[in-house]
Amino acid sequence: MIRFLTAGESHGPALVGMIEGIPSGMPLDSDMLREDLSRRKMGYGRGGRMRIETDEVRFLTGVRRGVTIGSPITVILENKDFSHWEEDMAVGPRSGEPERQVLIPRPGHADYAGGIKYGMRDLRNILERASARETAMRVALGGVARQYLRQLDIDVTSFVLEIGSVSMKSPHMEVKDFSELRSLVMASEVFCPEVEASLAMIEAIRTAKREGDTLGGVFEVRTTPLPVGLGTYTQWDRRLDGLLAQAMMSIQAIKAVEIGLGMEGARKHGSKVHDAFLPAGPGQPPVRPTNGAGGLEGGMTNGQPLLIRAGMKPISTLYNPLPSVNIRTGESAPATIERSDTCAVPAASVVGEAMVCLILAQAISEKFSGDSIGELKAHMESSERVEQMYYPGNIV
Ligand SMILES: Cc1cc2nc3c(=O)[nH]c(=O)nc-3n(C[C@H](O)[C@H](O)[C@H](O)COP(=O)(O)O)c2cc1C
Ligand SMILES: C=C(O[C@@H]1CC(C(=O)O)=C[C@@H](OP(=O)(O)O)[C@H]1O)C(=O)O
Repeated sequence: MIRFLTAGESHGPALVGMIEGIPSGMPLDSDMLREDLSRRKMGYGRGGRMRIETDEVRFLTGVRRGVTIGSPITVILENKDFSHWEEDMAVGPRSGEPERQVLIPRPGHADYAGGIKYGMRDLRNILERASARETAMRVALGGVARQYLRQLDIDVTSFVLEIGSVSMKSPHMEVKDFSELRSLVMASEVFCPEVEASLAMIEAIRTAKREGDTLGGVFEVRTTPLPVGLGTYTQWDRRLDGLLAQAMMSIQAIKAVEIGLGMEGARKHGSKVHDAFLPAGPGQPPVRPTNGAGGLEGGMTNGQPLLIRAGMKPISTLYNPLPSVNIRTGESAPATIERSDTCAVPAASVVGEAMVCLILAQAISEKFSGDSIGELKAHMESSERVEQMYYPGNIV
């Protein structure tokens, strides 16, 4: 079983993470991790913090000479910004009050509910962990999961479909080649593969920033075809659609998740939504010319690529702030302004990829298990042989 946890405050010394259950014998390519972490820092609309952080990861355990050894893998990622916060964010005791306290909650952020929940009058104690800084560690651990999936020839990618009211013209584009999609995405400052839409998105972010406002948007994560039968319908909490939705929704500011046609499908007739089966000849799995289901039926993968979308609300720190209330004095005051992003949908799309990698790695390890990569592959191959017996024409 693969499980993972993260820890760390946004302006504290470091983020740390642990992932366990990764089999032995898997080479870990740090360049691949670095690439994911650097993509997460990008995107037009990110704030000044991204110029400070280098997001260099260091493995502390579970890896020897570049190869996993089956023990828990721990990762550390320093917050370079800590050098500006050493007094305020010191771990050891200090006398007096910290300088940079937060007393006026930002509508939309975790400040108010977290302050009451943890009984903290300095809301910095809340925002430090609620902050999406934590997603850097998810991307580091997701990078480990991505390499596990690569061992099984599974690839995961993403792109931005909408920012504010600007949408791609062809949101259901067919993608044959992930590397082609990746180059289109990386050529765009907002990770949108359509040039015209990209330019309009950048303009929308620029305008929002000028007005002291912020924007959200929608991104999609896609995979190459997945093995049949990850997840199960037999118990509610083991359905893969539910686990993926939870993982996506757990990303800060994600407020909507769709699988396949999602909400659009809810407005159509069944005949326009479901994916017909066409015979492909004896001994062959039937062909599905469409993928409205997004690769999941009955809470299980059906052999098609996974298509999952997420909707991100606009960033809640506004340079032109909404009205709020000082929680010490009870007086009305504009909400706190902290250095902030204007739009972070491109960054969130990279976090979405990481979460999909982690959940798929978990589902694969549950179905196929394997203490070493060799054993995992052997289990998968034998499962494929069993599956082939069920293809139409092969049933005896
Ligand atoms: C990659 C990323 C970057 C973010 N950057 C900011 C930011 O700069 N300022 C901000 O107020 N919120 C930012 N957020 C969103 C907040 O972290 C989030 O709204 C907050 O934790 C409250 O959680 P909720 O929106 O899920 O309710 C970001 C989210 C993501 C995924
Ligand atoms: C640090 C990151 O994102 C941060 C997420 C965030 C928030 O409130 O979620 C607020 C901002 O923090 P700061 O005020 O320190 O600039 C973002 O920069 C990151 O993505 O690595």
